[in-house]
Amino acid sequence: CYKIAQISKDDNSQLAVCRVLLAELEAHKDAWPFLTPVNHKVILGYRKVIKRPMDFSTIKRKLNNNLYFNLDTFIADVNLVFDNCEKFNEDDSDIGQAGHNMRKFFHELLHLKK
Ligand SMILES: Cc1nnc(-c2cnn(C)c2N)n1CCCn1ccnc1
Repeated sequence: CYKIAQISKDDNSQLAVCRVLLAELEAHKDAWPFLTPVNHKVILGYRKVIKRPMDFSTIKRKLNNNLYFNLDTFIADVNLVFDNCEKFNEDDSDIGQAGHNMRKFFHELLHLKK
């Protein structure tokens, strides 16, 4: 796999790396539970249990509105998606398994690009 250039200090190239990482997450076969916000009006208990909901479409909007200070604040929101999933779903459920697979995939992406 290719190696993204060393993350340079300027925000633009860090933001470009975030866009590439998000595109790769969205393209993954197991991304389907995370593409849009969980509908807490339909999923009983979600709003009570999950204090900070997050999903890939919200991350994309925040990226486009320049709401990530650097790569680390972007990574924190991606990890929040998977932490919420683990909190609300059994490990052996379809969604729980998708969350574990996506977290592993993201971790490998980050290590490839360092
Ligand atoms: C993400 C995520 N975490 N829990 C759920 C969920 C949705 N319904 N139920 C019963 C859950 N535990 N989700 C969102 C999964 C989004 N989804 C569900 C069917 N197609 C997309």
